[in-house]
Amino acid sequence: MNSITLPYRRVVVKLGTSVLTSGGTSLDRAHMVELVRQMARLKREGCEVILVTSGAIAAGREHLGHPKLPANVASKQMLAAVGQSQLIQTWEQLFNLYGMHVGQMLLTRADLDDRERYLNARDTLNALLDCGIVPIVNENDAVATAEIKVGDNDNLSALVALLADADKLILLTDQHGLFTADPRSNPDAELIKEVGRITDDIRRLAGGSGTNLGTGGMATKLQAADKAQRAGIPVVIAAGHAEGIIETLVMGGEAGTRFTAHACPLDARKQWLLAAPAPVAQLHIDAGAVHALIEKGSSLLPKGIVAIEGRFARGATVNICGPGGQLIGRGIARYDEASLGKILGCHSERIEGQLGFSYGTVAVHRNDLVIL
Ligand SMILES: Nc1ncnc2c1ncn2[C@@H]1O[C@H](COP(=O)(O)OP(=O)(O)O)[C@@H](O)[C@H]1O
Ligand SMILES: N[C@@H](CCC(=O)OP(=O)(O)O)C(=O)O
Repeated sequence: MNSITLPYRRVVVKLGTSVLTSGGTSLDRAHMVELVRQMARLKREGCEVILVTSGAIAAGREHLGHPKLPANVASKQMLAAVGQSQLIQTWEQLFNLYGMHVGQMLLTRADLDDRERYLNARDTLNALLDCGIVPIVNENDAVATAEIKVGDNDNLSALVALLADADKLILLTDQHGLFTADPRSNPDAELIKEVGRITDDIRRLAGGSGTNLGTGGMATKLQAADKAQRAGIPVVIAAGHAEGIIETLVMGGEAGTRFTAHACPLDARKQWLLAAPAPVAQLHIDAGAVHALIEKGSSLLPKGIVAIEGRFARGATVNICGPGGQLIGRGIARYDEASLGKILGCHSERIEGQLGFSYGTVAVHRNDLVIL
């Protein structure tokens, strides 16, 4: 095989349960070998591949002989605990066929939420790649409760793409991409080839999973695409069973639905803010503050805040909402909720008098603020 120059040097490939089971009830190992063959070839050509794999729950069901279980979280966690070891063993055996090693990273939202843990996870990912090992990521379903979960591997793969500073995110599923409606129930639906910004009109096209195997359907894939685009990472949603699909996409060929990267990507700190979990606390701001934040790129001052919802410490991530309750952005609070409560609507020069101390005149600095 002749050596080729690839347009992408580091890609995240997310394989949904629908791809790994080929729509059935057990892992389709024959197809997994083919996917590994493609990734191994790209690796030889100099492209680093990070794999985000679903399929633990499906593998657990298969390994235990499809037991009848109550449909609750405990059953899913038990299946994931059994299935994850089967899944990673399978990947390891298949990559070993090509002389490659894999390293397992099981993440939860909490690992990405805290900046220090986020940086640790990034170091591990980079260390694996530096050693030529393929990082294989899944959510740590066996221990993750709803509160600390990312919840679906589409969003997880976008967070991993941000973490790895990847230059492409490939979401492979059982459809050829985003259609004008769910093709399972709308045979006339048409494939959308390219999406710039993901608008509400685009979001309305995306339904949930058409099967009981997948989590989130197209809706979570669009959330993932949105996160990655904002970080300057192009995304493709394509069919995992299309011939040579990973090779085609990494070599710059066209397939599926392309989501172009935004022209002015966020810096690393703002990318982390975007990747951080939805905060529990909200700052409600007035129309003047909305204008200052969006139009002028200003910091948020206490005088623009009209109400605070939820409790938070200094340094916590908070949502910023406009007068109608609409989400405007997300930022890091310079004051805890109790102190900020005392200086709501307060002019900058009165802060110290009001509190007896001051962490400065801004509630959320523009460097710690991402507009959504
Ligand atoms: N507009 C749409 N275009 C394509 N697929 C859609 C759309 N809306 C909903 N879907 C559904 O999303 C499913 C893929 O998501 P999901 O079942 O979660 O798969 P995966 O396991 O690959 O993540 C498709 O099988 C399809 O039924
Ligand atoms: N973490 C779960 C998969 C969650 C998920 O998002 O599934 P999918 O929609 O098939 O990508 C598992 O390994 O079974």
